[in-house]
Amino acid sequence: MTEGEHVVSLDDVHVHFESESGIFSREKDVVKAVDGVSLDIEENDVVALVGESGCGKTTLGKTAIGTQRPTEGSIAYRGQDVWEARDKDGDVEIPFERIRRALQIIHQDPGASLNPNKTVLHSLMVPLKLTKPDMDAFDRRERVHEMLSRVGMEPPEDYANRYPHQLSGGERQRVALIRALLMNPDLILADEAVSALDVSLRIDMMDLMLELQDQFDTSYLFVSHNLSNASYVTGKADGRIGVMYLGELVEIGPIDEVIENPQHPYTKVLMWAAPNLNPDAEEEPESPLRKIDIPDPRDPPEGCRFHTRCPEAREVCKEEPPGTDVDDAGNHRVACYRAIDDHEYWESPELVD
Ligand SMILES: Nc1ncnc2c1ncn2[C@@H]1O[C@H](COP(=O)(O)OP(=O)(O)OP(=O)(O)O)[C@@H](O)[C@H]1O
Repeated sequence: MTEGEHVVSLDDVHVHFESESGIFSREKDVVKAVDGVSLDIEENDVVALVGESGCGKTTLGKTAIGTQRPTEGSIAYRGQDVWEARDKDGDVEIPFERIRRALQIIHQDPGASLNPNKTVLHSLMVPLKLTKPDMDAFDRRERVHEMLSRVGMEPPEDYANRYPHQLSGGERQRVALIRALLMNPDLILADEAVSALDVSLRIDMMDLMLELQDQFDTSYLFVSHNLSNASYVTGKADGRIGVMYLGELVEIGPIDEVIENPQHPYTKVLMWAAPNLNPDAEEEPESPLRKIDIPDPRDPPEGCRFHTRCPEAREVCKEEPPGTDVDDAGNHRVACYRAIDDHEYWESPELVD
C-alpha cells in the first residue's frame, strides 16, 4: 500500500433507494439510506457503526465491502475504485475478483449464509481452494481442523463432519468467522454478528474476533444497534466508533473520546440508553429526547436532521445542515454547531415545539 492509500476509503458516499409510493402513484419515493458519508478504514483497524434501526448502518457497511453500489460518491480499495474494477472501466490495477475476496462479511444469522446441505468441512474447504489452490486435500483438511480447534470447537474431526443444523448459534457464528478469515481478507464486515447470541457468548465471540485479528491481519467494521457491544469491541481494540443518524455519520472518533466526551447530542442520547455506559442513568430516568419518533427517512428534516428530536436544538438548526467539525488531531469529527465555539448557534433562540 502506498502512502495515503487506505484499505478502504469511502468518499462522500450516498445510497438512495427508490420505491413506488403507492399502488396508483407514479411518484417515486426516495429513501436516503446513506447521505454523504466519508470514512477511511486503515490496516488492522476496528470501526463500529452504531445508531437506531434504519439509520443506514448495514447499507453503509455493504457499500464499504463493495456489495452495495453507491448512487453518488466513491469507494476505493487500496486506492482502486471498486466499481470501476467491477465495471472494468479505465485502468484497473486491482481486479474485482481480488477485491471481493479481500472484503468479507459475517451476518447476524450465519445459518442463512452456510449451506444447510454441506458439512462444516466442505464449507471451510471452499475458501482454501480459492486462496491456496496448490494445497492438497490432506493439508486443507488439517488446516480446517486446526482452525476449528483454534476457535474452541473440539474435537475438530467431530465438528468438521457436522451439518449447520447440528451446531449451536455460537458454533455456527464461529464457522462463519473461520470461513471469512480463510479468504485472507483485509476487512470483515460484522453485521450484527453477535446480536443474536446471549450475553456471555457475545463477549466470547468478540474476544475471539479480536484474537484472530492479529493472526490474520484484518480490519473489522462492526455494525451494531447496541452501543455497549460496539464500545466493548472498539475499547479492547483501541478502535473508533461512528454514530449514524438518518443516513448521516454525525460523530466519529476514538472510542475513549466518544464515550468520555461525546460531542453530538444524539451520541449522548445513545449513551443515556446504554445503562452500563451511563452510571447516572438511574438519576436521569427521563429520555433526553424532545420526541421519541424517528422521522421518515423518505422525508428527513431540513437543516440538522436531528433537530426535531434534539434537546439542544435552536432555531438555526432548522436551516443549514451542520458541516463536520474536527478536533485538533483531526480524528474526532462531529456534525453539530455546538462544536464550534463562535457559531451563531449560541445566540440563536431555543427551539420550542
Ligand atoms: N434494498 C432496499 N430498498 C429500499 N430501501 C432500503 C433497502 N435497503 C435498505 N433500505 C432502507 O434504507 C434505510 C436504511 O436501512 P439499513 O438496513 O441500512 O439500516 P440499519 O441502520 O442497518 O437498520 P437495521 O439495524 O434495522 O438493519 C431504511 O429505511 C431501509 O428501509
